[in-house]
Amino acid sequence: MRPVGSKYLLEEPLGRGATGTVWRASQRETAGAEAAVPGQPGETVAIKVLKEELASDADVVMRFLRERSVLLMLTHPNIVRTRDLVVEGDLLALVMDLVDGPDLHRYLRENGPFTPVAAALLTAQIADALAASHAQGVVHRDLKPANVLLKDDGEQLHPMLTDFGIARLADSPGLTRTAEFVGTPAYVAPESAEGRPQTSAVDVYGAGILLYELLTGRPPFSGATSLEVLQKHLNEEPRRITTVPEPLWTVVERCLRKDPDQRPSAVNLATALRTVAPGIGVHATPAQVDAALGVASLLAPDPAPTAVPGTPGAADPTQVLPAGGSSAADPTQVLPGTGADAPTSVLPGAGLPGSHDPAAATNVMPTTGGQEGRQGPHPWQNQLQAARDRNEQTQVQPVDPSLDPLRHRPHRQQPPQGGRPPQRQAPAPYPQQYGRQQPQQYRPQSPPRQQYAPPRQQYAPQRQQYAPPRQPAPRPEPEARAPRRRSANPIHIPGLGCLKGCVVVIVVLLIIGWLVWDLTPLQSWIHQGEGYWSEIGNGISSVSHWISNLGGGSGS
Ligand SMILES: Nc1ncnc2c1ncn2[C@@H]1O[C@H](COP(=O)(O)OP(=O)(O)OP(=O)(O)O)[C@@H](O)[C@H]1O
Repeated sequence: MRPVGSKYLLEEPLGRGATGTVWRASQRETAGAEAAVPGQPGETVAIKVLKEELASDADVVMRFLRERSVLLMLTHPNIVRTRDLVVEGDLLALVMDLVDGPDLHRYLRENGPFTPVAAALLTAQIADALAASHAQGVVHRDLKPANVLLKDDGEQLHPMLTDFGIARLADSPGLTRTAEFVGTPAYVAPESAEGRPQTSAVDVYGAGILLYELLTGRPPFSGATSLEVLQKHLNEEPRRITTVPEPLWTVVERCLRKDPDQRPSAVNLATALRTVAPGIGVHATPAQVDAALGVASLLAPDPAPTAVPGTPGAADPTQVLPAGGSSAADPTQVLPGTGADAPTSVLPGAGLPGSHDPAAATNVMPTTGGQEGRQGPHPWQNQLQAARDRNEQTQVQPVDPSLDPLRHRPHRQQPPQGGRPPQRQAPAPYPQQYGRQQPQQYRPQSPPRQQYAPPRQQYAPQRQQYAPPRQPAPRPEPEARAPRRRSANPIHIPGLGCLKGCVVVIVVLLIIGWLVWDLTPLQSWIHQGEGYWSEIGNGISSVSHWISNLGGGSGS
């Protein structure tokens, strides 16, 4: 068992989240006057010990202390009460009432979706809690089923919203520069995803997602990566669930409007849900059905949403601290190496990593009118931009056919001198915009090829656009072949070339023959040849004569 301050003892972990671990704990002594609930020795409580990463951030510690009064003031039947805040060395902890029962996330997983009536009534209670906190100037910003605890009061499950203020603590300028944003993509409002100013409308959006999940068992937007989910929050409409009664769907749809100014206030949401619930039940009277069908008129947009401190136009409720009440002897007040009375005055003293001058420290807090304390864009903005950039690279872009390698017939290229392949041109830069871009229609054009040269630099990247099927690339006309050169004779006579050759050969042979006859001893050879042939003929006739004589002699 580990002590937390001098008043509490951690017993066993109940669960672990992104911002810390929740423990079952017991009270050792009655807490000091600064605690909202002093408690009794032996009482069981729940203590959320914030992650070291948060606890060691001076901005977070300061905010933790400054928000003490707001968090401790927040009391409502549907809000888990924060009893005390403990700062001790590098430890930050929230002491809460222990809620005996599962959280809504676990309950949904184990029991499946709610009936429409039950979903409406449960969400109405969440809306009550939100309305109470918004009235106090506190926006939850991390509404999700895991932050709704279901207190088992014997007869029914009583929903209680927890983790107020944690998202704001975790959204420290120092942390957001280095770490992932603390939050849950499936429940994030479009304006939060884009790093735009946030108001209480983000909680109404969260309530809409939660209601959708109660009805269907899963949130409306999911994806393989956080960025994919965020993109859907920004660009996609939730899929209509046919089993959800029309009036209830109207409520869901209004809460999930992309434009925060079109979402109802938490008060109106609670009223609307309580009007819808009886009208969609099996025992609904005609009047109840009519009232439910007219629910749209109850969902008027919030005329004065509560701004989230640190975003433009926001008043920071944590700036107003109740005076005094601190005791140096109380461990929840004492910071290492300080010894001063007021927690906010001792904060930037020695012993805290990143601690600095108190005056300077208060300057880094986000204040009304902007995000002066934050340097550089929100990490989600960077991630979203990166995702957009990736998409932009895969957009269908019109390409000059003369530059499109897919449209060329293969041909060999002579490597330039040095034998290196030609270098690719660097891609044109994208417009650096964070805001949502107006979709632009891609119109395939087919001007004459010579004139078609879309300047790539001017091409505005498009979001999720219909990519027209690629037309088969028009092949370039083959170059006209030069006509083969033929004879100068304009009249084409078949075989003339061959005849001319033959005549030339005959003439040449005749000349050669005449020269040989006249200039060589051919003639005398022929005369001699005649004698030779006659000699042979004589020889043959004498032989035949002799043979015939032989035959005649033997016969006589
Ligand atoms: N007051 C409480 N009483 C009883 N159990 C609690 C209480 N608060 C939280 N728990 C339990 O501790 C678990 C973890 O709580 P935690 O708020 O850290 O989780 P999370 O909401 O998922 O995380 P995070 O909000 O930091 O992302 C809860 O799911 C719940 O079961």
